[in-house]
Amino acid sequence: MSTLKNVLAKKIEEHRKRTTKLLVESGDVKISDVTIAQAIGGMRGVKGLVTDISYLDPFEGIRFRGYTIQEVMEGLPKPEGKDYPYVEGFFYLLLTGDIPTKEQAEEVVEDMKHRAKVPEYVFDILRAMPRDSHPMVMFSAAIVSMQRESEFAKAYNEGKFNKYNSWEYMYEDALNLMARLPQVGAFIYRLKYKGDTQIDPDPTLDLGGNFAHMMGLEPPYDEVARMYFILHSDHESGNVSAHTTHLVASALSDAYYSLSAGINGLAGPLHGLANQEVLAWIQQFMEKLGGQVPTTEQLKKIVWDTLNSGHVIPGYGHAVLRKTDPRYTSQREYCLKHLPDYPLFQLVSKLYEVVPDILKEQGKAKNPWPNVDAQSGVIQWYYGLTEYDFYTVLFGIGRALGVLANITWDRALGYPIERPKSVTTDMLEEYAKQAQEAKSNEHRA
Ligand SMILES: CC(=O)SCCNC(=O)CCNC(=O)[C@H](O)C(C)(C)COP(=O)(O)OP(=O)(O)OC[C@H]1O[C@@H](n2cnc3c(N)ncnc32)[C@H](O)[C@@H]1OP(=O)(O)O
Ligand SMILES: O=C([O-])CC(=O)C(=O)O
Repeated sequence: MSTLKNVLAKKIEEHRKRTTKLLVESGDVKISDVTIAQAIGGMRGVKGLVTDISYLDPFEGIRFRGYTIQEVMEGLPKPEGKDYPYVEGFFYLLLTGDIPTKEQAEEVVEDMKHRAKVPEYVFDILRAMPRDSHPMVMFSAAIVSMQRESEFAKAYNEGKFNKYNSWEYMYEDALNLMARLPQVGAFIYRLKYKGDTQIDPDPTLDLGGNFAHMMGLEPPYDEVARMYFILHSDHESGNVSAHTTHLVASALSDAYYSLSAGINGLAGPLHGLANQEVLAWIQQFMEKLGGQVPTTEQLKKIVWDTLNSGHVIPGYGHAVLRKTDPRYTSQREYCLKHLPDYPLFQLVSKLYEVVPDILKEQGKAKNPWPNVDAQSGVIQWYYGLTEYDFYTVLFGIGRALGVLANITWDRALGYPIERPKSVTTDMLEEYAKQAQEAKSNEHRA
């Protein structure tokens, strides 16, 4: 057994006791109430999910296994001479909660190399699809097409499944999938935009380095890949991609079905696709201005025009965050260090100066500050990845780290099928009436 699997097995054994104790001794303790506004309004703020992989504080932002972004970037082992950590070591952290040693991280690097071979039929399927299919359609289709490789489904069909061992099959699927996604992504990129001139993987490289290599992007893009995948990995459990993956997995669907479903959710413009939308929006108004960088006054007008035409400002606002997203700040710091004078970065910075005040003045968005998507496209563009409809695939590779770690733990802790209760509008009206009557009686008494 690998060190990672061994450590994980011990952690699971210990954690199961905590979950059982909570259920047995404190199962009826209330952690949330649900209002009519929450039931209609996308369950915002309802505490109804459990995960230990990451936690999102509205003001501080994300912590992965208790570590801030800075602590992760500084504390995890890195390839020789590189500034950003091994993605594989970060996956070790997400799965176990422990910062791996360099040896432990490199063991995962080697393990994943042995799992990285993408079946040939995946390439045939992708080549058979219309070339103008969105890259996220191709990515999701490629993932679900590999379902026949699932160790979990195989074990289930052979009657080997039980609540104690099922995480091990999920773990195998999670590692196999994670190892293959970079090549699937790079293949889609080169199929769509580089005339299907494919670049073979380099078995000497780590996941981030190999992805850059297969994309045909020179260093330091390998560093960008490591940074990007880590930053986009997880954002607790309630976001659309994580929640969808968890929900589908709760029916005992395997990792391939579950991740493909989560990726479909990530493809929505209010979620992961917003990073594509940011670049599309910027390109659109730059074209209208004949390529001239807008002045602050022009930019204010563009933002207001966008709002007045009923559109959202992509890359701004958030369902949970109430401050600038630290993933935005982290990428901004990268830009300040590596591309401070780049015109597109300066434009994105100018948007940061202009948009929050306008959103505050408009008074609708609960969070006027930028999220991760406002900043990520600039860096990609700078390194030559200008095909912005591909950006959400990058996000998807990163997001897989978090959601695959989550569903491995879902199986380990035996979480049941997810099935919240719905009510009808008639029932809501009845609840509202009863509440009104109770209030009037209270007033009279
Ligand atoms: C990786 C990620 O998924 S990060 C999010 C990526 N998405 C985007 O950047 C798209 C732009 N942002 C948004 O649409 C929203 O802020 C979301 C989807 C992220 C969050 O949605 P919610 O939690 O419903 O936001 P909130 O409660 O603040 O919405 C209240 C109102 O403000 C509006 N609003 C919120 N953000 C924005 C924005 N960036 N621009 C304009 N209006 C906005 C909402 O559309 C809503 O309007 P309505 O009352 O007319 O329906
Ligand atoms: O948390 C959310 O709702 C959206 C988000 O930023 C993410 O999933 O990364």
